[in-house]
Amino acid sequence: MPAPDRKPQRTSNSSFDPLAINLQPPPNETEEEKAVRLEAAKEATRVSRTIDAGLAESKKLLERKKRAVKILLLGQSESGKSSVLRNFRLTFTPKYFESERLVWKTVIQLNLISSIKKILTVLQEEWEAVGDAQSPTTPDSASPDAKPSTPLTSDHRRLALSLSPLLAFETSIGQMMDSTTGGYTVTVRPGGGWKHKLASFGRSPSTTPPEAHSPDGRRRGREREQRPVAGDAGARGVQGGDRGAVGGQRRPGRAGSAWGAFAGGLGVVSDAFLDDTPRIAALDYVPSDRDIMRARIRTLGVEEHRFVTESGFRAGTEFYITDVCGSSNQVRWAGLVWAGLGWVLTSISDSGQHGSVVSRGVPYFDDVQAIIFLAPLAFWSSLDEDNTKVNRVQDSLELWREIVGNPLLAKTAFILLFNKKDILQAHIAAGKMVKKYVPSFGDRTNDVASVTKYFRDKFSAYHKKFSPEPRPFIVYETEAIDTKSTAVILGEVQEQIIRNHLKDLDVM
Ligand SMILES: Nc1nc2c(ncn2[C@@H]2O[C@H](COP(=O)(O)OP(=O)(O)OP(=O)(O)O)[C@@H](O)[C@H]2O)c(=O)[nH]1
Ligand SMILES: [Mg+2]
Repeated sequence: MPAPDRKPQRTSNSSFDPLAINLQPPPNETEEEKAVRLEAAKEATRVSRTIDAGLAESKKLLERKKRAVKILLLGQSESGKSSVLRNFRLTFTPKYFESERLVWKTVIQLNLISSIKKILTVLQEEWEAVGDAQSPTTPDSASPDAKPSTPLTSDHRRLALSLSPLLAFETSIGQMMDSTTGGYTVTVRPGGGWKHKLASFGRSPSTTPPEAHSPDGRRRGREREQRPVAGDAGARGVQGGDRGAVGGQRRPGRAGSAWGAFAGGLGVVSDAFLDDTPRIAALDYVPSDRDIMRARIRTLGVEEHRFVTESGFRAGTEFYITDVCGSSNQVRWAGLVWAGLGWVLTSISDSGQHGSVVSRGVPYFDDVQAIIFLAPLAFWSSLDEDNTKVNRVQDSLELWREIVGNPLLAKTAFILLFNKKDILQAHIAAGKMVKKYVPSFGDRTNDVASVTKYFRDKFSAYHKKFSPEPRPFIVYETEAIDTKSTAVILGEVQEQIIRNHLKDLDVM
């Protein structure tokens, strides 16, 4: 058979198609070459179809996202954004929330270990200080007789020794979760991969650490299987507290409270589950809803959560809630995105499926329906992570000003949550004077109502002054660790956002 003529054919009415020419078989093609060529063409078609399907999928995702409700959670670090998100899930996707309960068990136990770590650090510092002041040959530097300068006793030393294995536990779980920083806060990468890892781990009632599954860890693993996570000493509480001036009081059946008192006596500011040690360290511990809201985990970066509501107003509505880590660098970074850089890599966590977390580029902040801004009323404490003495009120107000003044968000509805109201109440009850921390508060009455009114007015004035165009905003006072009251508020917020969105979509 004569070889096909591969020269371009030009006729008066045909168009020149270089692709068609390239697809023609080469001259003198053998059967083998033909088979290879056809196989390559088949593969090219398959790849092309995959790309087309991917593009169609992305288009569908974008279309779906356009109709979904998009909410952005903003506020400084530790203001309670992630806790509000957890409340959202508890209220509107209760089945999903339930499926994650055991994941939180390990996080809560890690939070407790972090508090114990703080205590051990303070004890260590105290011993070092005493050691420096004494002769190094002193046999028992913690003995109360030998060391009148320290209230620490040899019981404290024994206690510290018995608790130190917890630090190894913390390290191994941290490695398993790919926790990125040390310190006292569990810090994870965005994307929810850590949840997937903890999901299987948390199902084991003994919460055996990962090294227990390695050949060398097997024996240690078996030993640990018999023990609660915080160890016997943890469950017993601070026994040395009976004798030492810094120790908590020994109250049978209330050992956990002794931990809190002990930490308070040492000046370790933390409410991270110390008072609940016996309950949390128990083998059959299952976190309550409130425990889950109190759990502290810091996610670096930006995390987008997609879910379809199971209950509440218009159940079945699709939501995208973006949780932006509140550390100042992250906020600046997010600011860059708002400023129009457009596409960033975020992590989309699909509801209802552990491990179905994918990372992909999506445009966001462009059509957010509402921003839920959290301003904590706990302005007495400094930021835990950074150890920097940030004036929390000033910091929140600055962030609020930047966000309400952003022209790209001119049409976005703002919901301001003054969170951690319980902490404000506790501090006022303890006699703390607001004007010491917020001088402009002046001589107003030092009670919860006056303080919240003062901040409402301040945030409201900034909103009015810096918003590119007039718009309303809603304010609530919240306590995100109280799931009942938060559910009521989120119910109103969610309904309002959906109604406005439907109006914008012209379907209401
Ligand atoms: N007492 C009290 N604690 C709260 C409240 N809201 C949140 N918390 C706790 O405050 C800590 C910080 O809350 P998160 O939700 O992690 O704060 P965040 O804003 O997400 O912080 P970043 O991730 O660092 O930006 C957690 O331990 C919460 O349980 C509240 O209303 N009252
Ligand atoms: Mg967070």
